[in-house]
Amino acid sequence: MSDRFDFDLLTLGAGSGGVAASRRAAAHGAKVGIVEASRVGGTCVIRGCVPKKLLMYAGQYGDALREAVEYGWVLPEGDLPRFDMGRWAQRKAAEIDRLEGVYRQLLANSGVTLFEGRARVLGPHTVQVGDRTLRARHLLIATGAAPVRDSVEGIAACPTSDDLLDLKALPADATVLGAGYIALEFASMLARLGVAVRLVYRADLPLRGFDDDVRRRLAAALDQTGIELVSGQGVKAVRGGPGRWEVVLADGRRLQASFVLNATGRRPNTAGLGLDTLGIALGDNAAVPVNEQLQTVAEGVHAIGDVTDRLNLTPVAIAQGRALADALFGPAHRMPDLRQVATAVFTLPPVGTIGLTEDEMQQRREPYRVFEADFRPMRQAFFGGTERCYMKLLVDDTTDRVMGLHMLGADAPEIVQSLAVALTCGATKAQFDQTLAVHPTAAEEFVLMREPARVVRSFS
Ligand SMILES: Cc1cc2nc3c(=O)[nH]c(=O)nc-3n(C[C@H](O)[C@H](O)[C@H](O)COP(=O)(O)OP(=O)(O)OC[C@H]3O[C@@H](n4cnc5c(N)ncnc54)[C@H](O)[C@@H]3O)c2cc1C
Ligand SMILES: NC(=O)c1ccc[n+]([C@@H]2O[C@H](COP(=O)([O-])OP(=O)(O)OC[C@H]3O[C@@H](n4cnc5c(N)ncnc54)[C@H](O)[C@@H]3O)[C@@H](O)[C@H]2O)c1
Repeated sequence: MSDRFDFDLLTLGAGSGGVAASRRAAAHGAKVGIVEASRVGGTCVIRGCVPKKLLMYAGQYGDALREAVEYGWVLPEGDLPRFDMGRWAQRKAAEIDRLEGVYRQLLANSGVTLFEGRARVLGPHTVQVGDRTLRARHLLIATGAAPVRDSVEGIAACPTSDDLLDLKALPADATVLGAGYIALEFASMLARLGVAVRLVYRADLPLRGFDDDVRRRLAAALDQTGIELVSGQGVKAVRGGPGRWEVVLADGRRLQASFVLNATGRRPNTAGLGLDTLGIALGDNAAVPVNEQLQTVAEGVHAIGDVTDRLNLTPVAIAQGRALADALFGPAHRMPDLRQVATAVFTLPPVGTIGLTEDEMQQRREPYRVFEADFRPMRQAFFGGTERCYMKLLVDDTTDRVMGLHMLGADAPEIVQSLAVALTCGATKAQFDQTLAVHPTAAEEFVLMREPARVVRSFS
């Protein structure tokens, strides 16, 4: 490193991607600094994946208690125990503190220097944090994203997932706006925790971009758990304030709610970052445009993760961060392939998916076979439960390669994670058929589907 620079690499944002990139760069011998405006760990650890999943676990205990009775457990007389959000919040805060400590330690052990404060780019190689000016050969923009607050008139005042995860008590009812990952996961969890939930969305089905057969069944499953689905409805405005909200729908209807969750999307944290001083013009949704090597138009400036608004998932940000550090300071690197990334939606029941949807298979205009299983799992059947499990494989009819794998049902994220290895290796349907089942499991259905539900040779 020349004396002109304080660091070889200065990372803006200590979230999933920024921490991974910084630690890997330091392991390659680079002198690395990282700037964090809020808490170390970023969205995933502090206000995303981790606390979200901890709340989902809380929701599952309600089901477990109800099912336990059916399975022969004798619970104390009277009502089932109730959920106390305050107690969960206390434990959650302690766990997030612990994890933040782990992240800080990881940075320190790697020799990465942490600067606490908001970073602002002043020009090439130069960043201001508080009253310090830092100079680095390479800058890495990893500032993530935050909830959109201007999607609907009046929505800026509404709570977002950040606020919900910090509640000390649950509302009696909640109206959730949106039908993406966050809307569905939180609608689902709140409903299981005893909140009367209404989900308002513009399309006919929730979860745009996922396979339609999964979307249809997910809508039915949410309806079955008592969530009121208000589909095909835009939102004109939100009025009111804490405890007393009014949602004005596009058709003029007015819905009253004691809590409204703004789950209408997220936007990259680029406002006021000073990227204009580097000649970087922001793209759609204020994202930082990058090429396949994660380079911006500015020399020596890269960007990874949610701030690029491509595939906004933690493992993607981490893989990009590590690959980039390898490219800049290491002997070898391979940029992650984003064409086939497994993902899960932690609804109850959850969704797991990898590869193409049937709509995308249609767009390829190549013949394909569809294999499906739709059944009531053993665990539900035992007590007459209604929750179902749906699995779908999309197979290229010419090459026999499995192009898409979709599941809605208990443990879908865990099952799809394992099968993602097979799809990443280019597995064929014949190889699925050769695989012996683990019995009795739900996952075994994926290797037991013999007859296609349909063979598709015409395309709409
Ligand atoms: C509620 C919720 C649940 C989610 N669940 C999942 C899940 O289950 N699985 C999954 O894969 N993904 C999930 N995600 C998405 C996942 O959290 C993100 O994709 C991931 O955190 C992106 O990492 P990142 O490093 O790009 O950004 P972030 O983790 O957001 O980190 C960016 C960091 O930059 C900091 N920062 C911003 N501006 C500045 C500045 N000017 N100066 C200094 N620091 C700055 C921020 O404070 C933040 O700490 C979830 C997201 C949310 C909101
Ligand atoms: N399990 C996971 O991996 C997980 C969980 C949460 C978030 N995430 C990541 O975070 C990203 C952001 O999640 P998200 O749910 O905030 O965004 P999203 O883009 O997935 O969903 C936003 C929703 O809001 C709706 N919407 C947008 N503008 C609107 C308007 N003006 N009026 C009414 N509805 C409107 C959209 O139609 C969509 O249904 C996800 O795309 C995902 O990459 C991942």
